[in-house]
Amino acid sequence: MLRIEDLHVEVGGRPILKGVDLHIKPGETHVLFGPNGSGKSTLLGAIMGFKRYRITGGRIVFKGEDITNLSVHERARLGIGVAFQRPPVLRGVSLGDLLRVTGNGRKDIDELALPLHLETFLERDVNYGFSGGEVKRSEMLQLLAQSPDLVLLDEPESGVDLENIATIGEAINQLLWKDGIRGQHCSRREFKEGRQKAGLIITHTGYILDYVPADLGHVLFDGRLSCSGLNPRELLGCIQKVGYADCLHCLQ
Ligand SMILES: Nc1ncnc2c1ncn2[C@@H]1O[C@H](COP(=O)(O)OP(=O)(O)OP(=O)(O)O)[C@@H](O)[C@H]1O
Repeated sequence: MLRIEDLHVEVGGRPILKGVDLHIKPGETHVLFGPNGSGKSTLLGAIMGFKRYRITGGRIVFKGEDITNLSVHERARLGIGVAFQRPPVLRGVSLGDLLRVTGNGRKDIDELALPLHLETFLERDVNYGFSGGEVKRSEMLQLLAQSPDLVLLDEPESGVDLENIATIGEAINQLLWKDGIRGQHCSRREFKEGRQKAGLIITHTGYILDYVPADLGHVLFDGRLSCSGLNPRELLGCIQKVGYADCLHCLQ
């Protein structure tokens, strides 16, 4: 679904990504770890096509199409969606109106909002006065309305209380899995066959992995991916044990 080849990205004239290679197949959920400032959000921003992330080398292929030079809205139309680490406030735009636009006129907005406890937020300006956890749930709701094929999540659990992490986890599972297949209740075979979407999740703590099964983990370190393709939980355990400095040894 997503193939990134030798990606180089600059931010504010500074090289941040220095040759990232990543392949995410349909149905796979990948997890991205890495120290603060290593470029995780930069990678998500570059995949989504935000202008401040200047691609200076390499390419991004999505569903077989080279999207390296496409605009954000073209990428969104092709099926890429992102939940920001720190989403912006949109004054003068109600959450309900935004959902009707991103959801292409879908009629079940109230229904989508219910499990996220956002049914009373639809008339409010997007994220204006929302608490940290409400902002994160609002991001999930926007993605559910858009229903992208590739879901990019930047620290979906940060600032969210323990009960609401479960709610966010449910929403992510709904985003990543086929209708009717529900989280931990299906067999591994159903799980594989039922999933038709793909995800890339940034997390520091790994709390979200208690709710969302993930296939492969990577560490972004010194502008490149290290320790790629390992089990995300094992990778997290390793990071907790030896820290990120050891990732240097794993870089080819
Ligand atoms: N306009 C800019 N000019 C120079 N450097 C910038 C600019 N914008 C971002 N950066 C730098 O790019 C680097 C990567 O930032 P990014 O947000 O991608 O890191 P991250 O891995 O997501 O970090 P965190 O875990 O703290 O969220 C940081 O060192 C940041 O300061």
